[in-house]
Amino acid sequence: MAMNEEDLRIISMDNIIKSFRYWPRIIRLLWNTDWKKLIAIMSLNLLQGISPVIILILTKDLINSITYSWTKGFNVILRAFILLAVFTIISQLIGLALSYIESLFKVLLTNRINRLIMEKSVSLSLKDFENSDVQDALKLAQNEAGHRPYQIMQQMMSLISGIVTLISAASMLIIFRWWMAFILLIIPFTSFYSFLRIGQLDFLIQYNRIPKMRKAWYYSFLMTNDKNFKEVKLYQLGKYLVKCYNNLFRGFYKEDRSIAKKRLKAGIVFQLINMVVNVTMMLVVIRAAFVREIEIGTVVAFTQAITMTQSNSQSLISGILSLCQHNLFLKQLFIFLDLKVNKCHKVNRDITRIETIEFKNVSFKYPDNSKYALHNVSFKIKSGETMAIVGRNGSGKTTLMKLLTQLYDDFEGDIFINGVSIRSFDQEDLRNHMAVVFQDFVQYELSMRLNIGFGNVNRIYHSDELLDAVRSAGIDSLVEELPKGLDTQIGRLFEHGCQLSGGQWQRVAIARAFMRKADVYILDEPSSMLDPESELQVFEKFRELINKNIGIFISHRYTSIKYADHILLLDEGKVIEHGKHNELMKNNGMYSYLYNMQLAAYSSNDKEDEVYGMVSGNR
Ligand SMILES: Nc1ncnc2c1ncn2[C@@H]1O[C@H](COP(=O)(O)OP(=O)(O)OP(=O)(O)O)[C@@H](O)[C@H]1O
Repeated sequence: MAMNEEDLRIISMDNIIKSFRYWPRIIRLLWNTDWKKLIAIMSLNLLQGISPVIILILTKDLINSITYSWTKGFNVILRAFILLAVFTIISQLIGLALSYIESLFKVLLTNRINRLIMEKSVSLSLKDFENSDVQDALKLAQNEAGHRPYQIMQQMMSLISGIVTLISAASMLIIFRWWMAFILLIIPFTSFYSFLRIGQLDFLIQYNRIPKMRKAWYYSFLMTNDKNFKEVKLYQLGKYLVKCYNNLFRGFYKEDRSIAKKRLKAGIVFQLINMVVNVTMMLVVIRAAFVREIEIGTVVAFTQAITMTQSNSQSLISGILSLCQHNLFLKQLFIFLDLKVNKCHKVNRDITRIETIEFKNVSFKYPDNSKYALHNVSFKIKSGETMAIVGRNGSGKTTLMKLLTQLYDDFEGDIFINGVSIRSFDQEDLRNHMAVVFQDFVQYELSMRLNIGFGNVNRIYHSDELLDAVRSAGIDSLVEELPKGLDTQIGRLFEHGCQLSGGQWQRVAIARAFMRKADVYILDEPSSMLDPESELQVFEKFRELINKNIGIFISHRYTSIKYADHILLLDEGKVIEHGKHNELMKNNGMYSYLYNMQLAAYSSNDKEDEVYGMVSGNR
């Protein structure tokens, strides 16, 4: 696999060593998860580390006592046997207790990390969230969150118990032949570099794979999500999408196989070296027994000590290696958790009510987009007024609302709230005063209560307020018909869910906005899925609700906006016309052209006028 400079930098030795600097954080994370369980796990691991050598010594005593039973009597054998049996049982119990506590700890740890990731995700700005690098980091963090920190902990623990076993087993051998212990400890280090390299490569493959993995996830999402199902079925995209998914998977498999092969080859070489060393040392021990230097029980103890030292020093090395690899992955988790949350507000003024909104020469470019989505936009609106924003697709209408709601805050010019720059207010506080229905509103596959109550989470269980919002959105008869009223599950994803139509979902989203006692109500294409009658009701309610508040709506239906106090016509991010309907019609500009064109497109102009005359009460 060819590596570029960036790849080499990521997996350089220096970087791996640096990644150990996250250990204090990992330990803090483990400690904060459940320190009592952590201490218990550490203590049991230590005991587990010592127990093999104790068992070995007790076995040696038992065999030697059998050899000399004729001089010492059966009681000696019995005592040695009971000791061995009791300790074996204790060590088994230690193992069981350890796996019990570990299994609980693992669940707690995974949950803690997932929570951290979720909390971080929602704290990000929309700009960061839409960034594909951030999405990659998020995916990597999510992928690794479940198991890496726990593996690190397990690895650390088995290192502790491995070191204890190794020291005690090697000490037995040092007494016999010091050089045997030395060789056994040294040999695994010879494999260190090869396995480190393979581990680095493995990380690199996983790291570079993230964008493709997200794509694979997306293919599978397209095929398994109910919202896409109809279209996938209708256009018979299933086979094509499965093929795309498979192609990606085949690529992953090839890479994984090449790493597995490298590991296998290195494993065979080092296993052979180990076997030769092992056999040679066994011969030395057997020969010592043959010349009566050691007793038969000691032969058993030494041969086991050789195997133990060898396997422990080997697993010590592979433990260190996988720690390096886990570190590289975990670093990505911390990189995500450390992503800076953009907070440019220094002065946090309190806001009691939004009375006026003024855009002054506001221009804005999306990140990675050289073209201005908004250019020198200026307007002012005050309480009790409604403003309609119209314009072609992509003219910047939604972007305008994204700036007002501070989903993006790095715009040029300024937005004034009650005459004070929007940058002086806390974003959360400001949003508390606004209710928005975006074009791509969320369809929460939850109960009707939550779908509406999410507009004001503190009032979720105030059914009277929820029902008010339901009435305002004109879905009272729909809610009445639901089997459990407000507490009916809606959507198709979960059990007993009642599916709604597109327009009904939209009205639920509108009820959600009405649920909020806001000073500014923003509806982005509120009528896109509504039939004319529903649209009429919604607009009527909207105008009622606005009363002394500010109402902004974006629409493509010119006929439905003509009673707005301000009409803003945008084109390519610029305000090209601004005024009341009559004024704009008199101007004979783009607005009047578009209005007339749309009116002509309706099969019955009279009917249309009749319908919208009702909205204004001018019939
Ligand atoms: N998240 C984004 N990142 C980059 N560019 C974007 C993003 N969202 C919108 N744009 C671009 O900004 C411009 C304005 O988009 P916006 O969504 O504000 O248009 P709109 O007037 O609301 O359109 P529509 O009527 O289709 O809803 C478009 O050219 C669009 O491609």
